Amino acid sequence: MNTKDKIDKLIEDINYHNEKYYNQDLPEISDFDYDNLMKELIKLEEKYPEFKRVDSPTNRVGGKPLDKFDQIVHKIPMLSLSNAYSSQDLQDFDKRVRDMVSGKVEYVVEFKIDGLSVGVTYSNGTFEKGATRGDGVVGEDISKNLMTVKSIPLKIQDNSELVVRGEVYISKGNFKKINEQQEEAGAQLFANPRNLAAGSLRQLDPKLTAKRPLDIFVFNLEHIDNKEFKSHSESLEFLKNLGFSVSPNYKVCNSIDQVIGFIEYWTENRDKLDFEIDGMVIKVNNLDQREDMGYTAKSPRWAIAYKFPAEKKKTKILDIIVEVGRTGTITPTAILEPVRLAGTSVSRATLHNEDYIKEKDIKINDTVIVQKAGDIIPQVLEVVKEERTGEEIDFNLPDKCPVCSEPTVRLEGEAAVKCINISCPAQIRRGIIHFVSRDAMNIDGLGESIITLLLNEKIIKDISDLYYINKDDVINLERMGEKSATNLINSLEKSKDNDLWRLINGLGIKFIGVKAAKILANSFKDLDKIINATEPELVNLEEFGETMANSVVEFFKEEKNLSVIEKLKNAGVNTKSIENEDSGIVKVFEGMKIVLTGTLPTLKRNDAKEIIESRGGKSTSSVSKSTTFVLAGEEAGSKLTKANELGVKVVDEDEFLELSKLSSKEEVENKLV
Ligand SMILES: NC(=O)c1ccc[n+]([C@@H]2O[C@H](COP(=O)([O-])OP(=O)(O)OC[C@H]3O[C@@H](n4cnc5c(N)ncnc54)[C@H](O)[C@@H]3O)[C@@H](O)[C@H]2O)c1
Ligand SMILES: [Zn+2]
Repeated sequence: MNTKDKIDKLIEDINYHNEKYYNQDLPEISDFDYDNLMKELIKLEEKYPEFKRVDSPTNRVGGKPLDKFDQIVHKIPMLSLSNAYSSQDLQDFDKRVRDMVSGKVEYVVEFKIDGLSVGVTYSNGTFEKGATRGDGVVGEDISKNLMTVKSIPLKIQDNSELVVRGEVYISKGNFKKINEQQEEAGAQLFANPRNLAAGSLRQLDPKLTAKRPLDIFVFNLEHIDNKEFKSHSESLEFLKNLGFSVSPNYKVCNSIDQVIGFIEYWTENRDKLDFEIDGMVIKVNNLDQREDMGYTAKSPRWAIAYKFPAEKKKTKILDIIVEVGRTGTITPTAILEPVRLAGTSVSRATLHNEDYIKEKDIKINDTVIVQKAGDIIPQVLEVVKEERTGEEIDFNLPDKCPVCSEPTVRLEGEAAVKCINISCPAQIRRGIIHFVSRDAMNIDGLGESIITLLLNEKIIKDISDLYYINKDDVINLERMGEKSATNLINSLEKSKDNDLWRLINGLGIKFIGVKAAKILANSFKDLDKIINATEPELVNLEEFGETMANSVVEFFKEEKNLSVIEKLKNAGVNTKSIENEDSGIVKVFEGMKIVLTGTLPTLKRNDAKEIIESRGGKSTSSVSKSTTFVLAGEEAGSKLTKANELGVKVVDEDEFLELSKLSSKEEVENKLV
């Protein structure tokens, strides 16, 4: 291939991956591989300037803003950063800076947060709008979505017009939690926090965004109309004082060696942070010096992003083990000869599922390349086939559950092999916790630790045993005592009269949550009828698909599951729909005091009151410390002021409706913090 063709091919490939990454939030290659394509292109363009194309991605920022959003022209262009990969690159950067500016040079070193870049505009102390970076000049209007991000203040104590830039991200902890929920719902897992954050923020429906625990770190004051700052670090402190969540742990350094030392520290210690960083950003601190240096078409000359080195290593698969997850999914895991990756010792890698192992042709004793790139869990990237010795052993997923020995199944359209035995000990604990939870049988006094004790003491083996517990059995348990034991027995007794949907939800049938449980209960009215329902009957239900229908049928085919249900019935647990009961509205505002003020955009006062009361809340008239939250509309007067003074949470109509649709009080409480 000649040079020009090579350049064309690289540009074509990079454009393809840009589209996948920026517009679809579904990258196909790792950032490391992408950066290598980019590096190769830059090298060729530098060597052969005559072949450099004006439309080269090396001249451009990000991707095109999508039509599905309104567009916003940025007041200050949102640029990218040039990259450094070694301390030599940083020394070179330092030299360029010193050649261009006079006087002492200070650098600020910050985390390079791996999320989605946004610009947020305030005027008169109020959030005005927010946008994605887009192509750097024009971004997507995601104001409504950004307003659901709790760490973005809607009000600030400064009336300047100001624009801040930051990175919206999802913490590692929340990322893990969401993927667990995805697993539970049988949905696809997110590859890394960045994709999840970007995908969540670029939803057309802000309600979907609101469901995701997004956060922001602000890292730059892009514009302010009536203040002057001397340095970047000064402006960061100013933003911090206004209540912005400013990127933490940044450091002002006096020399490039100090910068390098700081970067080395975080290269080793970044796994201790609860958010992903893919590098460190080095910025000239003095704002006058910045102005002297200026910008290229794509990035400021006064800053550079140091990218952490590739985290790929060669190692050996010593064994492949299988584990039964909380929902019965049987996952194969490779046990590795330990290697150091991204500052941690790695001795395991997920092999995902059967197909993954087949596709990559992975065998026990294989030498493999493992990678930890953006993805939290290390992955086996490929087998080094040249290093096979003949000692490799084929691996197949077991056809019996390694814990309970019941046959495993692979449901249609799913990659995972599962144990669907409701009495499998690996799943029982989790199943019981779900059974007693507020949205299921709502049994008080059965926390996780008590459940573990009951299981360990062999007082219960499955959910039905709960209803055969004697007071004498539990009274002597650790931390129990007479009173708690009585309460527990009473709340178990009370739960026998629950409406049918609670029981159905409590059974923990895959894909069947509160909503589907209510549909089943309302349509069939009787658990026996649901047990005997056929797949076509179920598919016909509103909002039911084949996967859900199939899952219900499979569940009630299981002999074990039927015997658990029989035991529940014999204990007197209600299995019929209770007509006229609370119509399935969950008391998400139970015990809350809610104050209404101002004119709401669409709801009448009485409608709002009705929504509050039907969900167990109390609509009160004056704001005090004990007010749970204030629902404020237009022209909300003194009550709003009072709420702000007392630090009582204020929500608008959209947020209120969102809260009222949540499926538990707990979720509402979480939203309100
Ligand atoms: N895997 C793929 O297919 C694929 C495709 C396209 C891009 N990418 C990735 O995206 C990168 C290019 O994207 P880019 O143009 O956004 O550049 P970048 O991610 O390398 O750096 C610029 C971005 O860093 C962010 N940032 C985080 N913390 C910051 C801080 N403290 N200060 C300043 N900025 C901070 C900003 O949002 C800014 O937009 C590539 O290097 C690659 O890693 C991957
Ligand atoms: Zn099992």
